[in-house]
Amino acid sequence: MKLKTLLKALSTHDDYLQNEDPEILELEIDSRLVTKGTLFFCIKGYQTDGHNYAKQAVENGAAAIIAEDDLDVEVPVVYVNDAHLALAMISDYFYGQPSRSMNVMGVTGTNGKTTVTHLIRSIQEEANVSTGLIGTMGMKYKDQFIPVNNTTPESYLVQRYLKKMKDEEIQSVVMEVSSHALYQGRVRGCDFDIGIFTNLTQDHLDFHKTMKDYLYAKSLLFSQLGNTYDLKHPKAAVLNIDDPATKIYRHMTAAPVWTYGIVNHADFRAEDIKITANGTEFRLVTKTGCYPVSMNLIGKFSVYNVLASLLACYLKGIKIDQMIKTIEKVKGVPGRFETVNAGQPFTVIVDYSHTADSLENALETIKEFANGKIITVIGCGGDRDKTKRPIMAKTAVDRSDLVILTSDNPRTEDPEKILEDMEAGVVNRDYIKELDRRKAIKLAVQKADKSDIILIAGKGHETYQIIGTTKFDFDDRLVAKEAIKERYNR
Ligand SMILES: CC(=O)N[C@H]1[C@@H](OP(=O)(O)OP(=O)(O)OC[C@H]2O[C@@H](n3ccc(=O)[nH]c3=O)[C@H](O)[C@@H]2O)O[C@H](CO)[C@@H](O)[C@@H]1O[C@H](C)C(=O)N[C@@H](C)C(=O)N[C@H](CCC(=O)O)C(=O)O
Ligand SMILES: Nc1ncnc2c1ncn2[C@@H]1O[C@H](COP(=O)(O)OP(=O)(O)OP(=O)(O)O)[C@@H](O)[C@H]1O
Ligand SMILES: N[C@H](CCC[C@H](N)C(=O)O)C(=O)O
Ligand SMILES: [Mg+2]
Repeated sequence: MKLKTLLKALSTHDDYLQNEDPEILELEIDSRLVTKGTLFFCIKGYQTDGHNYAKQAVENGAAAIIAEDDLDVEVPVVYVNDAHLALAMISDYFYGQPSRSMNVMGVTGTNGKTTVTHLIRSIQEEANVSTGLIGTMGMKYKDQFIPVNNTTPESYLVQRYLKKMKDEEIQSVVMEVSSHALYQGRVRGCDFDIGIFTNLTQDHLDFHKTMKDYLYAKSLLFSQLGNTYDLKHPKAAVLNIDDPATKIYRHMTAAPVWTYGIVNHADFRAEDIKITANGTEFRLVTKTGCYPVSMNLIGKFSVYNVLASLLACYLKGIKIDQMIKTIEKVKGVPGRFETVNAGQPFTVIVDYSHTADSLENALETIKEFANGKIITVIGCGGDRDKTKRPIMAKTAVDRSDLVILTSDNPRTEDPEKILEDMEAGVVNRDYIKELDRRKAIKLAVQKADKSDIILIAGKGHETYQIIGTTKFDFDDRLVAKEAIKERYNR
């Protein structure tokens, strides 16, 4: 596509380009990945400034550059006020506005996004709606898997893969939309049909600074559903009625609001919830009837995730009976309340709870069916919200018989310091401290008696541990299995 044609996506003048109008073959924000004919965007980041790499981009073949600041390079430069916004709008246009011709669902909230996106994909695929997935565990469609660095990738990657999915005749895409992504405009230009809200509890205050800012960032998904109601392309907001933020989000959108919940009256409501170690039963109550549901997923929080998924798919025309059949078959999402079985006489659960709220939910769920001690292994990630650390440690100690505080992904922080931040929440309380996560898991396994439950929290599906800037192989599930084998000399 010609540069001048692409610029139609922006309300900018192209007079100063005079006769220069190169053909643009690809879009990129990383100079190291630029190839011949690329349009390179200079993004001012949190670590460095993309303008510093404009020359390298040109050396690598960039045909033109989008920049905010003056540049002295030998290819045409288009100056804009906000290169990030330009990236989102141009990407949408360059890749043929794929989101407009697919059913795109966005899921936001502190916890449950990955789970809800996976559940929706299962329900839709079972109903023969080919569905693509974008989120923490990568991008997936048909038999394709593309790893990601971010839960919600940068806008040009979102649009690039939406187009690939559309070309492969994917009908629907369900995407996790993180608050970082909303704030940074990674999904601007994305035409969502349904916006889903799971819940809002404390996380990411390193980035958003206040809960109010965090709440506001998430609201952008709902304001993005449109300012006027579009009869040809009806949209909907699917909100958790039991979360206080819903009171605000319902006013942020012109789209019809549908609600789900357990406590308050809702369009999709769960009653009579029974939780066991093997699954959960409840009654789904809707305007059209009551439906018994018996599923493998465990916990009240899982009921919320299922309600959100059922309601979103119901709005896309899938029959409730059919959806329930799928939900009853779903085994769960890797690393979310995943049990590790190596023949041991106690239970080991690996869960991705990395916030105080998710940890509380996991432990309260375990308490519902625990017959023995609850042993929790927990750490907090480095280069992330420091204020959640003491709260997470307290949450664990308050709800467990034994807690082993350990490292998560320390990243560039000193692991000892991260543990000190956690310990501030559990002064004068009993716990064990073991910096080495492998040793901490082994210790938990050694200390467990028959019928006890070990919760290994924080890293779920992750198959690595980031120490400094290096990613080492590490999988809580494999380490737990090793430890069990070692204990029983197998
Ligand atoms: C804080 C944050 O959001 N950072 C994101 C941001 O990186 P950054 O601003 O640090 O980038 P930078 O290193 O300063 O580089 C600036 C520019 O220079 C360019 N550059 C840099 C070096 C070079 O040699 N050449 C070059 O062109 C870079 O490509 C970039 O365009 O832009 C990058 C590219 O899009 C992201 O990958 C990166 O996410 C990092 C990995 C990250 O950790 N993000 C987390 C906080 C995050 O976004 N998490 C949410 C999930 C949260 C949740 O819900 O739990 C997510 O959606 O993933
Ligand atoms: N609806 C929910 N409410 C509270 N906690 C939940 C809910 N769903 C899942 N959890 C907890 O949060 C953990 C993470 O779940 P999930 O990966 O689905 O969330 P996420 O929002 O995708 O997280 P991330 O922000 O890391 O992408 C789970 O392991 C579980 O402990
Ligand atoms: N999406 C979350 C994941 C946290 C997972 C935890 N293991 C950690 O590393 O802190 C984040 O980037 O904050
Ligand atoms: Mg996720």
